[in-house]
Amino acid sequence: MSKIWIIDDDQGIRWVLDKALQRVHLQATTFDTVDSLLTALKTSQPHVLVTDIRMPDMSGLELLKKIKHDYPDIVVIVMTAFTDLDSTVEAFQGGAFDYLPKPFDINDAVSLIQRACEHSQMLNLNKKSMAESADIPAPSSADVGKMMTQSHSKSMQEIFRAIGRLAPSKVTVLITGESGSGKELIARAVHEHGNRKNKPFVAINAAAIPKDLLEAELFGHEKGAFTGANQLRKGRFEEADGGTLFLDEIGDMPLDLQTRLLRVLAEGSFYRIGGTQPVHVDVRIIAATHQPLEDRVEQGVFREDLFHRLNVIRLRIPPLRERKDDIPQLARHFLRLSAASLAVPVKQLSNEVLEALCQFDFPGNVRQLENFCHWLTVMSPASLITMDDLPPELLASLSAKVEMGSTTKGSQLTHQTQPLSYEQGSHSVSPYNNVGKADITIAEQGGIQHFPSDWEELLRLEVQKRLNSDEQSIMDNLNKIFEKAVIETALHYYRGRKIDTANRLGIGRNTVTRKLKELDLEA
Ligand SMILES: Nc1ncnc2c1ncn2[C@@H]1O[C@H](COP(=O)(O)OP(=O)(O)OP(=O)(O)O)[C@@H](O)[C@H]1O
Repeated sequence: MSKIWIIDDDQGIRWVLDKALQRVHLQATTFDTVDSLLTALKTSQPHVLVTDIRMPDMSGLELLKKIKHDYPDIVVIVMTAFTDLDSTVEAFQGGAFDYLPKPFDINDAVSLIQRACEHSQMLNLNKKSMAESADIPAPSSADVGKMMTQSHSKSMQEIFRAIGRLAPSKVTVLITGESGSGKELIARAVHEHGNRKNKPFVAINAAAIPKDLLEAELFGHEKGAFTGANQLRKGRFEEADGGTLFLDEIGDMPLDLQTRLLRVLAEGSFYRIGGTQPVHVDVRIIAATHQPLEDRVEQGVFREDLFHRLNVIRLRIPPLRERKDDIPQLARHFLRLSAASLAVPVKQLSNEVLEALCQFDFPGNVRQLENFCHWLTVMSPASLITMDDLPPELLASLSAKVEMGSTTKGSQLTHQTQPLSYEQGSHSVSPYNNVGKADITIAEQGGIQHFPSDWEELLRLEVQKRLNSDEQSIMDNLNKIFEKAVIETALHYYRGRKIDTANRLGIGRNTVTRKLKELDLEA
């Protein structure tokens, strides 16, 4: 049974709480001075401590600080005056599990203490997994953007081995994998493990730079080469001389530049824009793409000869859903990084949450897991992250899986899962990141980024899922689903009255009739 200690110099409060806890078969030990409590702590510790904030011999916040320092596992609830925002905030910052505003409703107080007891039990249950994470050395700012070099997945271990073999040579490497799976990190690892590690690693993303600027970015320009070219500027090829040039999203490179690139790769030299002298460089090329380059070649948008030139050694980075064994370790790594970047204590995941994360498909791959962890570090109130803390879109996705019968742990998840409703739009902060890189900046800026409301998130998830499959005409397919949902719901609302439905939706009555037919809806 959980050991509960209560300290308050007000005898009435001690008595009321003690009696109320007895009614729910919980036993409390009460103290009237901090001194007596500190003496008792030397011989035994409670699971949960409820402390008043104002006491004659020491303030509750000071006591909280001392307890969190000497006995970090004790779950502390601080009783504060109702209006005292400052001390409430301070209590949270000092590591309190929660606060109890005075005067309190006794039932609320009891249920909060019960929650604290459950939390303490979970902390103990999770000690094992916490011990595992303690083996990982504490991260520093240098670890941000660094790859975890341990993996339980066979395919990742293969990749690590390949990096070891490839790194010392100058051989061109093509890295494929879904967005956010870690292609750039692998490219950096190849560079850092080779003999070019003290030379520059220069990355350029062909999809992120406008077509017209890409050529100058890659090859630089001479002074006066075009309007605005006031001085000579070196391109990325020259910057990377002696080192590695990482050509990200190579599949998006325009055809004319592909031709130029091919020539540079063959000759090892190029001309700056407007230049007449060839520039010789010694650059190792690593290219990456999330698109199947063979298909791009077949579509005539990627040069076959360039493809063969790049495809000397290919590394396929598996999506996170194919290496779910890595999720716990990666999650701990990101929670540690987030905590370090926000200067807050590291949060732990309950076993249930870990299990839930392992069931999620992560269309945004490792980047999405990274953002989830950052979001959880900012948003979850206690040091142990439980199912209640998970963002609604993750719960919604898990519950959808349960409904589809794709998991056997259904009952466990469904009772935790909130149905998706428009009120949840008030969760204006979301960790969902499908492909956009901008989200990585969250940690660097130390702020919280605002994302669209939940149904939009789910829509993005759906789009990502379809993109990951072979589905074509996605826009058309989704439009049909969208129209069907809107018209069907409105018709239902107006009990099948087409005129009201059309008026309310702002479309013509004939359109409603036509759509009913087209979309196979019942009139
Ligand atoms: N093994 C790993 N260990 C630690 N962090 C990782 C790992 N793999 C990926 N990440 C992190 O996930 C995020 C995405 O990684 P990265 O940018 O390398 O992916 P990518 O496949 O190049 O994505 P994109 O195709 O969108 O450019 C980064 O913040 C990266 O630090």
